[in-house]
Amino acid sequence: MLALDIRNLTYRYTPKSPPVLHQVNLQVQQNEFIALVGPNGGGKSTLFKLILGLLPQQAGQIHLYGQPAPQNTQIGYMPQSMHFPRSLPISVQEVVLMGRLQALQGWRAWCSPKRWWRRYSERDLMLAKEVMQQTDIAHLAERSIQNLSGGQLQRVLLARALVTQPKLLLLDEPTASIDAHMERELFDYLQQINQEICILVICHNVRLIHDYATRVACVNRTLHCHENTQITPELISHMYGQPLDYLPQNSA
Ligand SMILES: Nc1ncnc2c1ncn2[C@@H]1O[C@H](COP(=O)(O)OP(=O)(O)OP(=O)(O)O)[C@@H](O)[C@H]1O
Repeated sequence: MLALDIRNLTYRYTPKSPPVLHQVNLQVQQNEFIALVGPNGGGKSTLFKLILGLLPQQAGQIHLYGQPAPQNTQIGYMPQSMHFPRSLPISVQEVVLMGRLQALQGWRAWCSPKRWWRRYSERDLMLAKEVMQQTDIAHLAERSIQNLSGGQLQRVLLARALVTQPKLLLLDEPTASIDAHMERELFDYLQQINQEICILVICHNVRLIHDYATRVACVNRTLHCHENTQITPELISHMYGQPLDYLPQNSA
């Protein structure tokens, strides 16, 4: 069974505006590690929001593990950290536990702040502890998220996505505010969990994509998928409309 099956997906934000996504098709197997690339405004985040059920589907279909999205809650989502309201006076553990709400109620429910406050079960607490250990933030559990570095916050958001026990993990520019060494560490970890979790990651770092992704989906209103070996500087330049200066040495 496909992890993700998108057929003829078209989306426009207003009835009279041109489609942001047009006739998008994507079939993803469970063991894949797919990088989404494309220019700003190409529609990558919109595609994630449609998969998560945060935007209503207008035309086309999205199936997750054979079920129409968004009924399936087995998706972990790591948003861009700059969009996370880090001024909230809450601890790392509380942020990670929020992922349990998503696991139980879906992402739409999670987005309603009044749902954030509930009693967590023993199992919720145990799962949060486990993922905080795996992502190396257990020592930060009681710390306020207001006092974290960019890299620490990234790991908290990753832990929050993983505590849902996802079969599919969506990451929106997870390397945006971390250094090159931490980027590699994060992608090594993603590669490790990819044995059990299907991964879709929005990323502009061509070297990382080259080294870790199994396929590359170029999103610019339409979507074209390429095997990793087909990615060349010319293709990337064509997609972005300009050359990128961090191409892998051996992709020329
Ligand atoms: N809520 C919204 N209302 C109207 N238009 C929107 C909305 N959100 C996004 N758009 C528009 O939809 C298009 C696609 O945006 P989207 O954020 O999906 O692109 P992206 O590929 O993720 O871009 P980036 O790389 O800059 O994050 C853009 O033209 C954007 O201005």
